[in-house]
Amino acid sequence: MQLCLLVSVSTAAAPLEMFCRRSLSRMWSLPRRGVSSSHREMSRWKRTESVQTPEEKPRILITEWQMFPNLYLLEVIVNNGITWLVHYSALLSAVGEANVALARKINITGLHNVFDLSLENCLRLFVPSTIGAFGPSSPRDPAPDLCIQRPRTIYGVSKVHGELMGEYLHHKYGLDFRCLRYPGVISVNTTPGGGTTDYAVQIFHDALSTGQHECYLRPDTRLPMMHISDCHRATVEFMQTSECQLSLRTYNIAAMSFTPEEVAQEIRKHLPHLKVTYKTDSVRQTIADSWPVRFDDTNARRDWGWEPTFGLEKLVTDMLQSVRIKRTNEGLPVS
Ligand SMILES: NC(=O)c1ccc[n+]([C@@H]2O[C@H](COP(=O)([O-])OP(=O)(O)OC[C@H]3O[C@@H](n4cnc5c(N)ncnc54)[C@H](O)[C@@H]3O)[C@@H](O)[C@H]2O)c1
Ligand SMILES: C[C@@H](O)[C@H](N)C(=O)O
Repeated sequence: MQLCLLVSVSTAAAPLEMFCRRSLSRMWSLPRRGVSSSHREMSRWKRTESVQTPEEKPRILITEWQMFPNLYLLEVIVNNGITWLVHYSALLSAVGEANVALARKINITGLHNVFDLSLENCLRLFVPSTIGAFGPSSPRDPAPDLCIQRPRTIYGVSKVHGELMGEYLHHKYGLDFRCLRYPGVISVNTTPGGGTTDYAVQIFHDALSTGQHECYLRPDTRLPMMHISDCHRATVEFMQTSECQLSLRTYNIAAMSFTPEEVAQEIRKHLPHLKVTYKTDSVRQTIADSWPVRFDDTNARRDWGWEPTFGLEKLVTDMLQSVRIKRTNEGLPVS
């Protein structure tokens, strides 16, 4: 097991900060927002175990790897007074289809380890879900929080399983389980990890290096997307929300939806030479065609004030600037 990180997180007047080396959680530098003591008071989960004062700091463990040897993790949790687990480990949609057995192990067995740890140690638990938790029989435009979910990937099946198990454990044992369904997340720091939305990251790197991008999806494939900083902020704000405000345990969050052609057009406003060709990959196209084209995040907006700050125009400007800086710092050519 590799432990991605241990973070001490402050409460009340201080910022909630998490740092991690890789993945979605790689760089968390989070907005300041006080954590009220009320969520602690409202939590059946913690209230039964111990009374925590507002001065005490939530301490967050972010997992990137699992198959935890139980003793060692337990040690980490106890010795560091961990109060929250944020569980990010997963094989994404396309790579999961290429290795179903491994995806099952990581995404389902690994998650069960995390549920057990959370229950045994009275930890609060955040697990991300995804647009991939929906399937061809779900309403696609927009997909609401509660509807038919019959995904056709092992990734989607494992995520629905996680949503349902978490909610079950919440209702049965009071586990403070929280889950956000992320759109495709776009970040300069994350190397595409085998997802169906990877093109939306790769296109920026290609635009600034060769000026050419070969897209594996059709030009008109519309999917929900989100800038990494909105994703991080949503996660933190959701974790900080008082339990009494939550009418659900699993929420959609949305920011924008675009097609490959639309993002390419927006990039061309900065880099007119960008050339995009299309060579459809049938596995990823089939997956994309089964996912929502838009997310309905009305409940997140109403219950805990979710609001994105990045639309397509701002996302493209930010990504081009960030990729340019990253390539320059790495000594790579920038066109
Ligand atoms: N990136 C997105 O667009 C997106 C969208 C929706 C939800 N999510 C969710 O966010 C989480 C992180 O996604 P990401 O984009 O950072 O993915 P990623 O592929 O970059 O990282 C996934 C994590 O899983 C771990 N992992 C990979 N292979 C493993 C293995 N063999 N054994 C154990 N652990 C392994 C990795 O260490 C990594 O930390 C996942 O749960 C994913 O479902 C991501
Ligand atoms: C959408 C998300 O879950 C991931 N980026 C994937 O494409 O698999």
